[in-house]
Amino acid sequence: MPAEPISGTRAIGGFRDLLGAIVAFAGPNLPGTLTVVALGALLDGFGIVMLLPVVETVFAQGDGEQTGLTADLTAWLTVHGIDTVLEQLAAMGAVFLLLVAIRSAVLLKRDVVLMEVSQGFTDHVRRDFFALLADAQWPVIKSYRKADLLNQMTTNIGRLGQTMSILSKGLVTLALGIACLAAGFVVSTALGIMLVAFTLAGLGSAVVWSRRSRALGSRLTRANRGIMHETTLFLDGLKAAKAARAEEELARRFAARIAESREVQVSFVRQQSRLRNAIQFIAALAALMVLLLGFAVFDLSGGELLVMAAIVMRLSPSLVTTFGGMQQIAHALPAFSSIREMEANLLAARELAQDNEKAAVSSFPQDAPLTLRNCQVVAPGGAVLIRAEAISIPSGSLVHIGGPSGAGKSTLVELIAGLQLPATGRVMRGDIALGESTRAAWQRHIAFAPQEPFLFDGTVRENLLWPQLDRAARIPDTVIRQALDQSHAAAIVDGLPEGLDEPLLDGGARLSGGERQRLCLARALLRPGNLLVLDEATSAMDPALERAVVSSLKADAARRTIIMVSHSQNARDLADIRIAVAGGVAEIVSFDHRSAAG
Ligand SMILES: Nc1ncnc2c1ncn2[C@@H]1O[C@H](COP(=O)(O)OP(=O)(O)OP(=O)(O)O)[C@@H](O)[C@H]1O
Repeated sequence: MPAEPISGTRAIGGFRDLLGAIVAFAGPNLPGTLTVVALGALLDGFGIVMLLPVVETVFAQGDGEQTGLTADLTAWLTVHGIDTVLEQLAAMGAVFLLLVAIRSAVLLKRDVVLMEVSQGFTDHVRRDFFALLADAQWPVIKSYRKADLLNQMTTNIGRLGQTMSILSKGLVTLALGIACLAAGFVVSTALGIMLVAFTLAGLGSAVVWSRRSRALGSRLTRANRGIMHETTLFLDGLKAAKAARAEEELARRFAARIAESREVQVSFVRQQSRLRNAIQFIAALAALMVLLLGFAVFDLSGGELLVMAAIVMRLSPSLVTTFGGMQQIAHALPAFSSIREMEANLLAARELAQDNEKAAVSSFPQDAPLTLRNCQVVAPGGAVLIRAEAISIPSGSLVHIGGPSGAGKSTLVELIAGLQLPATGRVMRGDIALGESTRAAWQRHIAFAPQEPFLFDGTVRENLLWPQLDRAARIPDTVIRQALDQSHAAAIVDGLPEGLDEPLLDGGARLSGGERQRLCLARALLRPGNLLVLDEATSAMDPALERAVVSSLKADAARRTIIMVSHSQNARDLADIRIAVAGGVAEIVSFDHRSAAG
């Protein structure tokens, strides 16, 4: 796959966006964090400069020269009675030890503070992303591939976490590099300027390489998305593949995606290694030039030359780390950009929270009929998914929605359940119309059970009372039992050693599809609303059981309206009202009072 050309402006824009987000997150903690990083670097630089008087004092014994700094220091020590070389070295050693102790304390603080910012920022992005996804309108969530969402929530956020730790390390080594350069200036201004020039040369090559790293990062983002997609396909298709003896084919597709990602990773490592070699070459050249020029042109003392060599040796790895970190950040930026892009879409699709929501809840009509007038649901791309001209459902009815696959039945019940909003026309309960401002209240008065049962790793009781945790304590077991009886799930719970307190491991994976559906139906019956919407929520039950379940729901019809999508004859036979959906058009085809009476 050819590398995607990345403009420098886009690469810098992405980095600026990341820095802006970090600064906004760190806020008031930022000056403190930067201060502690700078202090750590300053102590390092000071430690290197301290080498100068130590070395020159040792050399002074053999008629070595002393520069201004050493001469001033030894003069000050002599005035204070520390006049032998041994005493002076001991005094300098004591200061050095003190410096090491202070430096250790500062570095500890620095590492903790940086970890808090970098880990905190990653968690903050993760939380924001999850919250935005939860707040987005259902049609928008539905328009994403599951694998793309998983890729953002796991791989891309993981890459952001790595970026943050590289950025923290980069900040530390950058500060250390600046401290080394400053120390170079203390020893010799001319050589300090030379070191800056060599650093800028290294920086130039790092910037050029960063663009390539970003292009590779974009390829990796695409490759990871492919891996995630193949992973979900692999897991979803494993049973079908085993039955068809097509495991190898499934594994082959997966292996092809992995190979693509590995190739990108290898290219990146190769490039990182080339950059490291280039920087090391520039550093070696710098060391040689500094020493030769220092000796021949600037006439530096032996001590000064030694300290300059120490500076170059300390500077060079910190530049290698900083510039290497730049590549890794450029490589990971596409992951961050991808998260930001999806976040922007989700933000645009956020449901509006209305101030009048509470008022709408208290006045919501419980027994009013449900009517749909000239409604259309339109997909994000503009296609009309369902039309309903005139549907009116009196309270307390059992309604069956039938029709061929792909006709629009699920879309119709998603509309009734408030998961979709009408693009045109009106959906009403009494005089309340479904819209942005009434959606939350509308949904609070509806119980919805989809075809795929959702159970989590909690006790049966926690699963049944989800998500009304605030009300949970007030729902007595007798009421829970009634719901279980009605959904024919009581026997399932009675068969568990701890009954309602039995933990459902692995989201109830050990229960059969029909058992899980019955528990989810019981949960829907415990919801406060009196409109129950079932979207093929009995599809995994055998016909006799399904008939028994629908009959017991119907016996309780005075308490709630039940709208059920089903392909089964049982539900059709027992319904009071039948709605047929065909080619995206929904209409009532019969009111069956005989069935209602029976
Ligand atoms: N976001 C979308 N963009 C375009 N088409 C969509 C979108 N969402 C759903 N559709 C299409 O709308 C049609 C109706 O889908 P829906 O799930 O409502 O059908 P259904 O009658 O419930 O089918 P089934 O019985 O197979 O579950 C399908 O052809 C589906 O592909």
